[in-house]
Amino acid sequence: MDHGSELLRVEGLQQIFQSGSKAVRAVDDISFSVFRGETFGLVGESGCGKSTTGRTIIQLYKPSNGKIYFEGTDLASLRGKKRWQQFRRDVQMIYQDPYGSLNPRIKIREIIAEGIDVHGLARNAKDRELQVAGLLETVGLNPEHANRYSHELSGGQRQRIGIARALAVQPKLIICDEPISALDVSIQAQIVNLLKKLQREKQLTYLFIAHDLSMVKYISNRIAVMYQGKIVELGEAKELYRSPLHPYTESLLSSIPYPDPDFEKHRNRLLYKQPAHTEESKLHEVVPGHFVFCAPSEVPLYQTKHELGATVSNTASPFLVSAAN
Ligand SMILES: Nc1ncnc2c1ncn2[C@@H]1O[C@H](COP(=O)(O)OP(=O)(O)OP(=O)(O)O)[C@@H](O)[C@H]1O
Repeated sequence: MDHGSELLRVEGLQQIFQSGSKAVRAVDDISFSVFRGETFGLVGESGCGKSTTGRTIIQLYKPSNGKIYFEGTDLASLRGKKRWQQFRRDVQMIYQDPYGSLNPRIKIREIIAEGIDVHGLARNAKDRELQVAGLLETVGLNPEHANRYSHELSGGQRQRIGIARALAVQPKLIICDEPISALDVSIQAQIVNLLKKLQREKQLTYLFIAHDLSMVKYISNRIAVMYQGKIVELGEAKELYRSPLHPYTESLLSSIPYPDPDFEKHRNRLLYKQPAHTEESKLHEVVPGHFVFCAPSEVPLYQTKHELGATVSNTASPFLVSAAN
């Protein structure tokens, strides 16, 4: 893919939470860029630090270490109410839980118009109403939904409201934090298709956070795989799926159900156990644009690829420790 210019850059980001006497390294020195017009997928299993990364980018948390650049500006150096307000407009978030993220006490109209009001984007009440109606249509609902409450809508419709609310302020970047995980599979595809359509029409950029690799593959141009707070592999989506270089990526791919019962019955699941990385472990560019987290001496091992579903004894990778059906 021919990427646009860099919109977001995350550099050496670290987020450490204090949990009692223990320090939890939720995000542990990660770096990546998101380019205009692309969908950058951030995937990994629960607890790997994906949501914390998204929340730190929108500044819900102050980073423990590292830098976040938006349109080339280091957010730590962003000064003035106006510039912060612009940042809060430019970067929007769509949440995982369409049930919990919409205020049940106010009508959909007010939920969608919140950002329009905060940022003074409507000339008058009529213009505000027209904008709300237009946004509802954009996300596949009708203007009549403005008079309803969120509990009167289905999960998919609620997620559409979440998308309309984000679109209302014409953002440059939307952080989609597991936007489909709480939905039925058939609805998931509809929401992903809607996001893709909106991206084409409005030149949107997405940071798409998910644990469901099959949908991430479908929507993302590039993907970073997170494991225990670190990015262990980063590359073009197609390449990463065709030939994953990091064993953790392979184990994630092996857990995607394949729509063939016979294949499923005989396939092996790969489980990943983290090796003891040395101090020098870091992202290495193994092929152009494709990075893998490992110590320098381990790099050649990753170049031994094997077919998905192969038994462990067939693999040369030392980190695929067991197989289970
Ligand atoms: N505010 C917090 N205080 C303490 N620990 C936290 C906090 N937020 C997250 N964590 C911990 O940080 C780690 C990463 O959490 P995070 O929610 O970012 O993971 P995730 O990959 O998004 O998982 P999930 O999909 O389940 O939300 C977890 O161990 C979590 O318990």
